[in-house]
Amino acid sequence: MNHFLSIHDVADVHQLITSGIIAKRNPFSDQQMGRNKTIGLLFFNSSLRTRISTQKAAQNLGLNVIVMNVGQDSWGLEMEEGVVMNGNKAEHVKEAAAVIGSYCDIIGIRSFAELQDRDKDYAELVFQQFKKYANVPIVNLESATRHPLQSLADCITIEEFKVKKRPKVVLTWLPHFKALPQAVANSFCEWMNHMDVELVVTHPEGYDLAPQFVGNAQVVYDQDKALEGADFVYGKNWSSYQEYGRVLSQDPSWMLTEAKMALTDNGKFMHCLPLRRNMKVADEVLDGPRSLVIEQAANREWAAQAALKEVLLGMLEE
Ligand SMILES: NCCC[C@H](NC(=O)CCC(=O)O)C(=O)O
Ligand SMILES: NC(=O)OP(=O)(O)O
Repeated sequence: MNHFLSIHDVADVHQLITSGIIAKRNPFSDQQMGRNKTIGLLFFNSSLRTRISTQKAAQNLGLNVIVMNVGQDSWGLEMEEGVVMNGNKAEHVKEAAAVIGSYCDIIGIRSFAELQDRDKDYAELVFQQFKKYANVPIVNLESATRHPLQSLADCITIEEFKVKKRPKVVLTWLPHFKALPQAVANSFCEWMNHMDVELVVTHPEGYDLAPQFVGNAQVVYDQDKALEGADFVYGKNWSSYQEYGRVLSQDPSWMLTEAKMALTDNGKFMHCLPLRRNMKVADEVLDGPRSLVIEQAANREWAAQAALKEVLLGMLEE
């Protein structure tokens, strides 16, 4: 694997999931692999899990790690080509990416959707520019449209906790007052489409995700109906894709409660975190035995380790 920007960079998804499960059992067996190599983790947005789990995974592989909050610790970066830089961005990505690429063997980047201009967000300019100018492998730590390290951790978690050969997995929209990106939901669908699961996506009308991510999933606008018989309930809020970036509903009846979870087949609850309690999900679900959110977050380390190992192996082949 050269870059890790999406599932399309992965040669064998099942092998990658297995690699994560093996790393969890024996975290330090590949400590020599990253020796004398450096990974830079660049954050344009906040993070708790991705920042710490990726750093830890890199260290398990023997990599040196540098973490930077772009724009706070560094200069603001201009991404557009050919513009007069008379605004608040002091440095162009052409120089910045090339310079960071000269210090680092791998660069991880987090850059969320701005939710103003759909075409711009879905073109993933920040990633395209770093890919073009850094000259080293780029790892997606959540982009405008995808969060593959999260989705890989989700796959590992479902593999660990499934009790049926082909579980029913329901991705449900949850209410939130803020406009959030579609990245986690998009990516989850994309990866679940590669798994042996029955995938159902449920949300109010107007919240349909881009068709290229929904793939073969069944879309149901009635949440109660969708939850019937579910083995895993994956919650997430996202803003509208059609009316791009808009909050069309905050309907509290979409919040997950124990009464909702009772419709499932003893279903487990998953969420990428962070999440706002009693807005999206009731305390009773999060504090009860159904919740897998902590196990799921812990698996972020093994997902990152599996992905970084593939990137390092790809570098050896060159
Ligand atoms: N990396 C996990 C999710 C990050 C982001 N959530 C957020 O921004 C939540 C913010 C809040 O609830 O105020 C998202 O939805 O893509
Ligand atoms: N799930 C996730 O990516 O968490 P952070 O935003 O805290 O990294």
